[in-house]
Amino acid sequence: MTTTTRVGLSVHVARLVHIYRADGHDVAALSGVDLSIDAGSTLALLGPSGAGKSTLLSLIAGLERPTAGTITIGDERTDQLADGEMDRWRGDRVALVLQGGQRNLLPYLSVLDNIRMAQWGSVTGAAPDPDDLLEWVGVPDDIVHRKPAELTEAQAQLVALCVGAASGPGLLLADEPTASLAADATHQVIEALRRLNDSLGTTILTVTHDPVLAAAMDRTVTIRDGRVGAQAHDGVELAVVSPDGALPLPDDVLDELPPGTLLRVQRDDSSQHLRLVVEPWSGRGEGRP
Ligand SMILES: Nc1ncnc2c1ncn2[C@@H]1O[C@H](COP(=O)(O)OP(=O)(O)OP(=O)(O)O)[C@@H](O)[C@H]1O
Repeated sequence: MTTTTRVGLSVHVARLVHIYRADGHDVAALSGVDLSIDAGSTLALLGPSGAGKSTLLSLIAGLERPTAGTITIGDERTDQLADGEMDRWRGDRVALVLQGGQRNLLPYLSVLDNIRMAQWGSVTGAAPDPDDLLEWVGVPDDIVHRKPAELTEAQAQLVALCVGAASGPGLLLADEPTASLAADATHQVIEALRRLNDSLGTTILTVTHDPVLAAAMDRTVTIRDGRVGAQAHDGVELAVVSPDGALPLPDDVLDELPPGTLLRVQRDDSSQHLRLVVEPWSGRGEGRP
């Protein structure tokens, strides 16, 4: 069965702050994140453990509400929606695939019935035919009547992607979709995400530590200490100037210039594009004309 052309949802996040209040103290998980994702594109969020990636995913999914800042998905300011309104709006427009395939599946339903259940009550009319979904994601025919407990970890992850994409969402969020999978299964998941992106036009945002998955996305954004630390477009690493004018240094440079290092930053206007010359300042008299 052929499907109608669908349009992915864009995501714009501005000056997003999130503070968890736990055990009498505050944890600033995000401290001013700006991020834009084009409709229909794919992006991987990278960064060390505790950097704030899952928090950002939860805020975009509407599972947590931001302490400050704005979230716009498509043309909806979702941070302004009340909880009930957010649930209704998200409906079948935004899907979240949790880490670990099995966590996304109802254990007493077959693979096929899990997909049908996820399509039940779909209001946007964008739900694809389950047979198409299974084919795009590469789920073999002989497992569609099995229960989740009878699936391998890799099969459960593929079925979880089918369930996530079952309503034809404009935005698919996937938390560590290749975590603890072998190389073959990782490639199957990447291919499944690519086919879903192509076939449904769905915007895809993944959180990952997996460089193979990251390289397969259109763009990567690295979160560090609750801020956007770097981006990569077509394999080119880029630093991002933060709203307060700070410029995070790439990891390999940071190794040689530890926090607290004094730097001279000078303009070089000799070429067509502005260049900055950055050099450590190490002594008296340096830098004076
Ligand atoms: N429910 C919570 N209550 C209190 N603090 C939290 C909560 N969830 C996360 N944090 C803290 O917020 C910060 C960001 O956590 P988050 O899980 O978003 O990071 P992450 O980049 O996804 O890490 P990982 O890669 O390990 O999943 C961390 O300091 C974490 O301890």
